[in-house]
Amino acid sequence: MRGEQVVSSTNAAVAALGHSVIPTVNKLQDIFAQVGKESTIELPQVAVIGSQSSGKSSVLEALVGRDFLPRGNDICTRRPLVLQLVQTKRRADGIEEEWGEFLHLSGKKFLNFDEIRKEIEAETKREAGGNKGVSDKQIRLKIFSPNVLDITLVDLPGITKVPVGDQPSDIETRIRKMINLYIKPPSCLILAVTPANSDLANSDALQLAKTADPGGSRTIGVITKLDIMDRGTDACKILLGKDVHLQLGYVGVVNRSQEDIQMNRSIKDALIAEEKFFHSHPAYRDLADRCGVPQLAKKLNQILIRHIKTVLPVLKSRISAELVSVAKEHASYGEISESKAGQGALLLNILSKYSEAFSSLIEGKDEEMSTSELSGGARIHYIFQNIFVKSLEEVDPCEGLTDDDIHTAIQNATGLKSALFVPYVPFEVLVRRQIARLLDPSLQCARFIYDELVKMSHRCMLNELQRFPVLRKRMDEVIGNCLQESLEPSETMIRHIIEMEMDYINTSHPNFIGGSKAVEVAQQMTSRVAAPISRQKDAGDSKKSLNSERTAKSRATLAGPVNGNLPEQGVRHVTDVEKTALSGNGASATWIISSIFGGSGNRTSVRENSNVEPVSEPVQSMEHSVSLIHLSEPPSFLRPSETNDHEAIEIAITKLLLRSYYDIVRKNMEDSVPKAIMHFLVNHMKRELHNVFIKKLYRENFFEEMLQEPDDVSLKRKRTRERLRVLQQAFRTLDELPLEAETTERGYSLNTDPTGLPKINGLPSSSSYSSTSGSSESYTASPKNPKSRKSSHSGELNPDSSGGERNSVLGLYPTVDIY
Ligand SMILES: Nc1nc2c(ncn2[C@@H]2O[C@H](COP(=O)(O)OP(=O)(O)OP(=O)(O)O)[C@@H](O)[C@H]2O)c(=O)[nH]1
Repeated sequence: MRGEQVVSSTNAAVAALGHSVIPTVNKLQDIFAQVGKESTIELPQVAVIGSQSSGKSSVLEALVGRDFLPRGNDICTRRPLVLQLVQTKRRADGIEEEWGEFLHLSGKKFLNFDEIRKEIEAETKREAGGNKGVSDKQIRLKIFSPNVLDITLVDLPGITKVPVGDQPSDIETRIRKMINLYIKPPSCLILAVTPANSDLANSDALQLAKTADPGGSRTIGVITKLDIMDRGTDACKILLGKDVHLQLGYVGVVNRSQEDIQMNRSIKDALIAEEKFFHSHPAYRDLADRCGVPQLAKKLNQILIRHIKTVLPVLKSRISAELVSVAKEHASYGEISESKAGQGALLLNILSKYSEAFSSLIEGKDEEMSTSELSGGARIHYIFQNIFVKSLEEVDPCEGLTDDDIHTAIQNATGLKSALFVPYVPFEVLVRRQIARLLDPSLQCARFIYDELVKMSHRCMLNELQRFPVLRKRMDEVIGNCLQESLEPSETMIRHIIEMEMDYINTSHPNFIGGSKAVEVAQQMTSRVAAPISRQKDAGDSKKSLNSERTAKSRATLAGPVNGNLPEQGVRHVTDVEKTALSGNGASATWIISSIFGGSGNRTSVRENSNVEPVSEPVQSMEHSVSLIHLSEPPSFLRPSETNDHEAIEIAITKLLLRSYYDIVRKNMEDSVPKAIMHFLVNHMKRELHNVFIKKLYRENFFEEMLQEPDDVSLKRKRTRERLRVLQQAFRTLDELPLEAETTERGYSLNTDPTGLPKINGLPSSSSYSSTSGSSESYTASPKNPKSRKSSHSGELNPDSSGGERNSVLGLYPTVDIY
């Protein structure tokens, strides 16, 4: 294997296509391999075109540096040969194994390159026959070597004009079509081969290339057979582009002649001979940068470098995006500590962060606040205002109480006596009963908030705590208990509030309608019922009462928000007159209710107020109603007899009082229940959660148990950490690559090719016979890799030194692994 199969000559090595690019591509391939298998740098395909026997296969072989293609005057390329070079990893033992594999003989390794040539010949015959026939069916050959680029080269049949052997009459058209198919894609680099001993103006290769690449941005002119030109002629004009201009210029080469092949001259020797030829030829001495296979390789390498440079930004942004997401994922797994102190700090940190996050969620400072739905504190507010308060507003205070029920209650409270005044007792009993109804929704409200807090506690640090299931469970238990313990006092408080309301019916409340006002309104109501009868009699009075009602109404609208009466829509089943009454000035009415209920404080005796008009009428009515009672056989189930006018007023008054007082209590509840819940439950949790956590969970002997991670989390952390490292490394490497490429260009831009192409340093063979461009200055080492200067020189000076082969080509990249 070693020796024969390893390219050991400097010239052969430096001439090989892509050698200067290999280190860069190697780095990139390493990055790809680590970052993701799906990524790869696709290098452009190189196709060799030209007329028959122009020297295409010879050029290709010289570029690859291996002797494996059928060549000769009688042997021609009759099927497209797609040659895929595949870079293999260098073996640890230093042996460089190279082999070929055909697609049509998959799995068979050809270690001997003579065998490869024979198989190409045999396979050509199998498909295209033995008599000059041409086929467009590809032969696909892969060459595996650690010294090659992953690049595809295509050797195409030469253009012939006159059909011979089994060739069809339209052979020229067919071959042209076939060639065009390969060179048409813009990613294909064209090596247009023309022998120096033919007329360039009639070059088939240049003609075809011009059609496929009119701009000439991917065509390199290759002039072969400079050694067999007519004596006294040279190709200087061609090489300088004076005959036919080509943007990328021309390179003149001297391949092995038929005689050389017959004498088994190796590529290595051929390259030495070529070098000698150009060195000794007076016409070509000054054109060293356009003479020789190494120069051709250099031009190609330069194009490949440019290609890679265009790929780099995309690659970089892809890696940087991945870097961000992997870093985020890695952070989500957090760190873990082995020491007690470290574990304690971590636990403390988690507990503090959790408590903060919980508070933030309630206060609406959550960073990951949703924009699609209400969350956290906003939900609590919604429950208070849109569910609790709204439900209370919709409750009818007299719901479930018919006029008959009230009438019965009044009669029951009057007992043996006939009612002289509107009794206080039924009002109190009824109002208490209605206040008691507020307990359930208030407790339910507290439950809702409790449920919300439970939900919030589950949402907090969901991702961060995923890796500590034991801790999560223990925290949930602690929060659950803490919430339960906070719910109890808030429920107790709500019960107390209701009990307080029920225990003392404050008829002196400034917002309470009061008895006299209630009587007045009740009278208005009854007079309205009687109005149709008296309308004709007293049109003026009715007009007056209407006016006063209107005035009262307008007063209600204004007074509403000031004295805190019910909003219009909140009160159901309330008549206009009742509304007028409810909006009336409670203070002015208080003395009347006091007189009726015989209350304390600013209450005055009935007698004292007996001359007050509004009271006298109901009293007269009551007296009148007493005279209507007459005894009869009592049935077993007694309901009061039909209500008379006086009783109707009593019922109306009771209802008015009920509504008025109930509204006061409702307002109190709407205000104090949320306050109780906030104080005893929500804010208590906010204040105490951290302390409770510390008390219950921060115990040294629990650290290990609570910070236990599931196996997959530690595995994932390990994997993401490794991936993060690789990506960071890849990013750094990529960051350095453009600089290296720039250095490359800067290096050769000092020494610009007359064709306009910058000259690439590091291909030393030309320097050995050039006086203008081959100075040692051109071996500019990358400033980042000062060692490479040495290695590039050593590569040149010690061609056979081990490891020098990769370095010697460009001299810009160190061969040692960057990682
Ligand atoms: N003296 C000399 N002979 C050359 C040179 N290049 C090629 N030849 C010879 O020319 C003949 C044809 O070379 P090939 O490389 O087979 O040419 P080709 O273009 O691949 O031929 P087809 O595939 O048949 O089109 C061979 O005998 C080579 O030895 C050269 O630069 N100098």
